[in-house]
Amino acid sequence: MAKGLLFVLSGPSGVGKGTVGNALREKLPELTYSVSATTRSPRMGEQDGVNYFFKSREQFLGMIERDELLEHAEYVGNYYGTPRDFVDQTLAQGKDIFLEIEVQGALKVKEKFPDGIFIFLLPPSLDELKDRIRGRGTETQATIDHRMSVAVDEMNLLRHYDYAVVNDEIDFACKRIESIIIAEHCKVHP
Ligand SMILES: Nc1nc2c(ncn2[C@@H]2O[C@H](COP(=O)(O)OP(=O)(O)O)[C@@H](O)[C@H]2O)c(=O)[nH]1
Ligand SMILES: Nc1ncnc2c1ncn2[C@@H]1O[C@H](COP(=O)(O)OP(=O)(O)O)[C@@H](O)[C@H]1O
Repeated sequence: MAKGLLFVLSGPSGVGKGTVGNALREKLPELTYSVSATTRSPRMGEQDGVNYFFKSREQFLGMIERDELLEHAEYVGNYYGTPRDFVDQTLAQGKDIFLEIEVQGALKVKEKFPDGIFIFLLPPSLDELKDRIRGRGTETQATIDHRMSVAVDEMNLLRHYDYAVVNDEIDFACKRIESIIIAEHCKVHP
């Protein structure tokens, strides 16, 4: 049986990864989405095991020690990581897996899965990015400033990605990502 393909979506905080990811889940229910572990507190409406596996710092460090994470990274004061077994099992079943993770983690995944397909979601502009983070209303001013400075550093790593998708309109961005998935399945593999 053919193995599934591994897709990674990254992009700065507030660019719309969550929004586009949710829209993709509706449009492409057959795609399997990795659920990350994090030490960040749940936001309003977030559910354990659905949006993230919410862990204490000790629990997270235990997962690292037991080598249960494919990659992990520290981002704006919290740990985030991708459970390894779920990714391996999904691919082994011939199904695609979709990871939404920040750039340091994405680069580590690239070392382990050089054939993965890496997609970077870009804001139409930096001003629009700041407005979106602010508009979401989940962050303090200090966290917004921190996330904006990380965003600029992250965008400098765009060259490591295979595709750049501008999130101007949610529907257009989804269409572009769907097109990438379709095209990757049509590729002639050696
Ligand atoms: N390396 C890594 N990054 C992750 C993982 N899960 C989520 N992230 C990233 O961590 C960053 C912060 O996520 P979050 O706190 O949910 O905020 P938001 O994505 O900006 O709404 C985002 O860039 C996520 O894509 C993971 O398993 N590994
Ligand atoms: N294409 C878009 N146009 C306008 N606003 C958007 C778009 N995509 C996302 N947003 C808004 O931007 C904010 C940040 O989106 P979110 O999905 O939480 O970003 P991320 O997961 O990348 O941090 C949210 O308030 C969301 O509604």
